[in-house]
Amino acid sequence: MRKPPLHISFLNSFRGIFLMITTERNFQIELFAFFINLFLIFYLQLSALDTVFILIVSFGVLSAEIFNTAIEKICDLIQPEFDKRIGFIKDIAAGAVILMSLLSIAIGILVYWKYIF
Ligand SMILES: Nc1ncnc2c1ncn2[C@@H]1O[C@H](COP(=O)(O)OP(=O)(O)OP(=O)(O)O)[C@@H](O)[C@H]1O
Repeated sequence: MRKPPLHISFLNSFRGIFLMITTERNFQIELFAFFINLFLIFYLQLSALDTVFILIVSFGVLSAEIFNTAIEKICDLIQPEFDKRIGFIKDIAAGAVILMSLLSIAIGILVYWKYIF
């Protein structure tokens, strides 16, 4: 298959994010949390370093969710029937999202508590 031009590849990537926003409930919740963080960054006037921490973990959660969804879609494509191996793959992919979410909660507490208390 011929490679598309660079600007088409970019457009496809953004279409992927748009698809996540319009179809994936977990992604919508995580995006909502990201916008709350964005608000808090400005409202609490976070330092540059703290802002970087919050942005890294926020985008980390969103990216983990995208990879998790991609793995789920591939699983559903190759095996639509019940299969223990598919269950295992989907569970460990979801585990990555949980790990990243736990990290983001820990970082969120460590960063925000200085500004709130
Ligand atoms: N084909 C299958 N065979 C066996 N177990 C499955 C299968 N499909 C889903 N599961 C089980 O159901 C769980 C939920 O899978 P599903 O595809 O519905 O994802 P989801 O509800 O979108 O999950 P997430 O919240 O992680 O996005 C999986 O983690 C797995 O344990």
